[in-house]
Amino acid sequence: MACSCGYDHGATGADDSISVEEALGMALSLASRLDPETVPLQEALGLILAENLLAPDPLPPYPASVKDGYAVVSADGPGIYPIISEARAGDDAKNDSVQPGTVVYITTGGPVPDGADAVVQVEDTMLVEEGPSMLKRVHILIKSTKGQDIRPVGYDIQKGEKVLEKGVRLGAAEIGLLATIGVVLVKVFRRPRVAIFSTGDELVEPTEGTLGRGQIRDSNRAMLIAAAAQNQCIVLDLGIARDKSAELESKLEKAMVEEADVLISSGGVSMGDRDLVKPLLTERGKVHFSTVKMKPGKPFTFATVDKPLSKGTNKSRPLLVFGLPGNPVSSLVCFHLVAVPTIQYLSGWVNPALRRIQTRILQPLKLDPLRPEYHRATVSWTEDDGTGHAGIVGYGEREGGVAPGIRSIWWVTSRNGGRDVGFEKTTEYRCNKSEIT
Ligand SMILES: Nc1nc2c(c(=O)[nH]1)N[C@H]1C(S)=C(S)[C@@H](COP(=O)(O)OP(=O)(O)OC[C@H]3O[C@@H](n4cnc5c(N)ncnc54)[C@H](O)[C@@H]3O)O[C@H]1N2
Ligand code: MOO
Repeated sequence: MACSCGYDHGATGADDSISVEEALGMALSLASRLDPETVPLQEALGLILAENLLAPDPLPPYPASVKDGYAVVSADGPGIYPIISEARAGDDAKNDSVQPGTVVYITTGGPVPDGADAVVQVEDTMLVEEGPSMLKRVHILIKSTKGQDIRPVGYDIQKGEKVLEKGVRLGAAEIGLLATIGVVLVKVFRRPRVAIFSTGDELVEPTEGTLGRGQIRDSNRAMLIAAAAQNQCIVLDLGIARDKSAELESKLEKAMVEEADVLISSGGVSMGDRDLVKPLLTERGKVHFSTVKMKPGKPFTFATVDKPLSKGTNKSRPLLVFGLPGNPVSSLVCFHLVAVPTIQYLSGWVNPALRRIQTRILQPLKLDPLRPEYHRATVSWTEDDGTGHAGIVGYGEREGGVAPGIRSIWWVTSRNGGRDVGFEKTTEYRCNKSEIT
């Protein structure tokens, strides 16, 4: 059954498909972490920290007031005291020390002056009216305790403390912490370079106003570019390849020249005589799997292709190639379930995995007895969905096509003929699994 391209498209009578877990394990085992690089703080969002970071100084660096009020000597107790100075946040110019029998006006975050050992909030005081020439005085109405409303030096962060650990994903809170400890250049694992192209004689650019007979607009490329960008990748858009070996080959070459870490194609992986992706990958590299037990996504293909050594290095990572099926839903499901965790691994994630949640569906689904199914779904939170306890409710949808507003993909497993089902859900970024036993 060899085709004119030399590849035997029809030879797979036996079921040599592997499970999604095996497919992911295989891809992860062939991926290796990318080298760290140093980037400005504001470019580090979403990336993985590649070093431990210690605090160079304590926070707060001085004893700081928690309240707007008066710095006092706690032993003085309630009474009327002269206000000898002010200690405002950012302005400690006077730095007067508080003697017993005196107080200093202080604002939130202001440095507590020497001699004071407590702060009494404004609400527990009353200003005493005086003539213009006299020092202002305040009536302290309560007895304070030592240390009251004072954050001592290092209360939040001790000097030398490990503030962030290698492997942490940098979100907004972590960026704030880095700024706090004065880190403006941060060592992170570099973003994967992901080259993406579509295959198919029927494809035209989305800009095409009028479609000819047999033509469709290339939606997969825009979708996969967006999905890769959501996963912090540097995306290289390689356009559309016609169903010709030479065109596919030139995309592969381009990915190499552009030093891509990952190459993603969609279409051309099934059994047709113009499905030329697998033959090319077989010729140029090693195909690790080409049939996965999943629905949709069966002809999902993964290969590695050796790259030439780049200048000055003696190690080379192979190009990881994901040949996604052309059906838009299949390509997105395969991308999420296997390519995303692999990209996460390259990017330094300690535990590359999609998050899992447990949910219930609103209606029964009849499931394929052999292949785990993946459905588009929306998920909503209901306080009481009629089952007697609060929970998340998913809604399974069945057919393909690019789902408008696709938010999630669910892995559906069945334990009793399709009536009770569990899900594995991928949001745009994550995957979630639960099983009902
Ligand atoms: N004899 C068999 N035929 C097929 C099998 C099989 O096992 N034996 N598997 C089917 C399954 S499952 C899938 S999925 C598809 C995947 O095939 P390909 O990866 O070769 O994809 P194409 O044939 O190129 O396209 C399939 C479908 O998707 C549309 N498409 C393709 N690319 C795009 C794009 N960039 N944007 C939008 N839509 C796209 C294409 O027009 C086709 O309609 O094979 C089955 N066949
Ligand atoms: O399994 Mo295909 O991937 O039917 O759509």
